[in-house]
Amino acid sequence: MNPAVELINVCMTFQNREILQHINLVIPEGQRMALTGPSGAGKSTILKIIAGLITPTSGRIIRHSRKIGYVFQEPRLLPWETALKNVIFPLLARGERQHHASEAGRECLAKMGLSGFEQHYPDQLSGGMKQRVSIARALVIEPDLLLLDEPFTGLDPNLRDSICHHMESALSQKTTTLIHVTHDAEGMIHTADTLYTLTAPDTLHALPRRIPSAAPEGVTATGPTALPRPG
Ligand SMILES: Nc1ncnc2c1ncn2[C@@H]1O[C@H](COP(=O)(O)OP(=O)(O)OP(=O)(O)O)[C@@H](O)[C@H]1O
Repeated sequence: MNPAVELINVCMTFQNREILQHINLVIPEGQRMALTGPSGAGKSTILKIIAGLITPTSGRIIRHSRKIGYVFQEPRLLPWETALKNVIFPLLARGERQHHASEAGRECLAKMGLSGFEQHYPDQLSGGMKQRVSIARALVIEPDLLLLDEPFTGLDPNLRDSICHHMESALSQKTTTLIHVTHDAEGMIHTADTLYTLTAPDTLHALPRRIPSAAPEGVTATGPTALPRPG
């Protein structure tokens, strides 16, 4: 299978603290990967490096995906724009026509249970609603690569399951590679193929549900371990 993302010997140091050391990882196209680990282990840092938001101190990152959707831990919406305008922002930035963008944006908001809230501003929405707007914004571009940084924190379990369901149906129409950072393996999107645990610098362990033919260099495959499948 073609790789979606390759991390080659990636190291990250913040203020003389080594957060990531020599991470080697190939994420195949279409793989659903969950990334867990304690607070401060460097999970968000890996996502930001993959998205190109920060540059590693050393090493290389090769992105084969062109359209990257990112759901941050906190919603990060533009406060002066409506929910709909926040969602369609990445489409307009790509040159999509207003009419088509609005149609796609409304559809995505509806899938997130937010029909009727298109013209609301972020400060008129609850925390969970804002997070759903940010998920819609990531999905509206029909990403090749979707990066989720604990997007369900603070959402009640029923809402989380409903959003997972809508996300699954949105993703099932194409081969999207998914990297989902989560503290809660049970709360992750149901179909993770592989679980990676980042425990401390240079210790990225893979607990694969499907054993890869060869574990990527620098990654310890200690599976197979069946992950709980919610529902
Ligand atoms: N821009 C930065 N400048 C300095 N230190 C940083 C920066 N970004 C992250 N760090 C530090 O790097 C470490 C890893 O942060 P990161 O956010 O990647 O952890 P995490 O595993 O995602 O944690 P959490 O589960 O709490 O979100 C932390 O100690 C954090 O303080």
